[in-house]
Amino acid sequence: MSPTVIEVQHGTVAYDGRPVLRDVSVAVTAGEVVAVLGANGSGKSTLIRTILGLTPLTGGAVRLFGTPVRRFRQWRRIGYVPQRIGAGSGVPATVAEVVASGRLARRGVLRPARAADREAVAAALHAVGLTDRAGDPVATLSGGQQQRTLIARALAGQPELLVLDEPTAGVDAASQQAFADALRGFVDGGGTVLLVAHELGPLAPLISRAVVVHHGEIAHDGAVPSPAGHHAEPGHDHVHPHAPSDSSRMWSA
Ligand SMILES: Nc1ncnc2c1ncn2[C@@H]1O[C@H](COP(=O)(O)OP(=O)(O)OP(=O)(O)O)[C@@H](O)[C@H]1O
Repeated sequence: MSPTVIEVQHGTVAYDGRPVLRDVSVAVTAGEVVAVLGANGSGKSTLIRTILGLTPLTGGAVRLFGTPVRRFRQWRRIGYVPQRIGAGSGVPATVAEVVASGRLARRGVLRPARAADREAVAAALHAVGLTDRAGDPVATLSGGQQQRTLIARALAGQPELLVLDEPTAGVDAASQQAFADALRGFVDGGGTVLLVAHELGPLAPLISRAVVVHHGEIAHDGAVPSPAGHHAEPGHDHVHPHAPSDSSRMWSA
């Protein structure tokens, strides 16, 4: 059996006494690609942040690679791409510089880049289809290309687990496909993925399991549910950054 990469047992999180995750239990084993689905505000990002130890548990336990998250220190094994902060963040760095920053945890800030670092950066840029934009300032890229830059940054660190919060929300179709291709390469190399999504689009064939969060609880854990309502229409593939407030309208769990 594959080793367990992520394990949440009876996880509870509250903000200011208000429960946002209630008794959540979920596990991800090596090689899986798990999608976390659900409406805005259902608790998806909180679940991701809790798994990474960024938001404290008020009850229950989280283990990463078998270690309780508060004692986990092997962060280079994990690549994390947070929810998009949006275009125009004003960062003057080039695409290649941003991607190279994903190597820092491996080589240390003060050590010069070695061939292995340069190769990892080049491979990550290639994986997301941005090789020809390597020297361009990130600010000159489209939102989807900026998102791909952040994904390349995570890939450059050669993690075992990739955690992505809405990697394709509001991203153009070409970038969605480039991202799906990059993810397939990562998974074929033995990687494990946990990603938050509103709609799966080109990612759908990659997903091995779906976890639907509804009002802070796991409403479904298993096969990818078929989109409900108008989302079931053939050819429906556009992205909804703002989902309906009731996740049951989106995903028939
Ligand atoms: N730092 C915080 N302090 C207080 N409340 C918060 C905080 N972060 C999130 N919340 C609240 O917790 C609930 C769950 O938020 P969360 O971001 O986890 O949902 P989500 O499913 O990821 O939504 P979205 O799709 O909009 O990102 C929401 O009601 C949100 O307002």
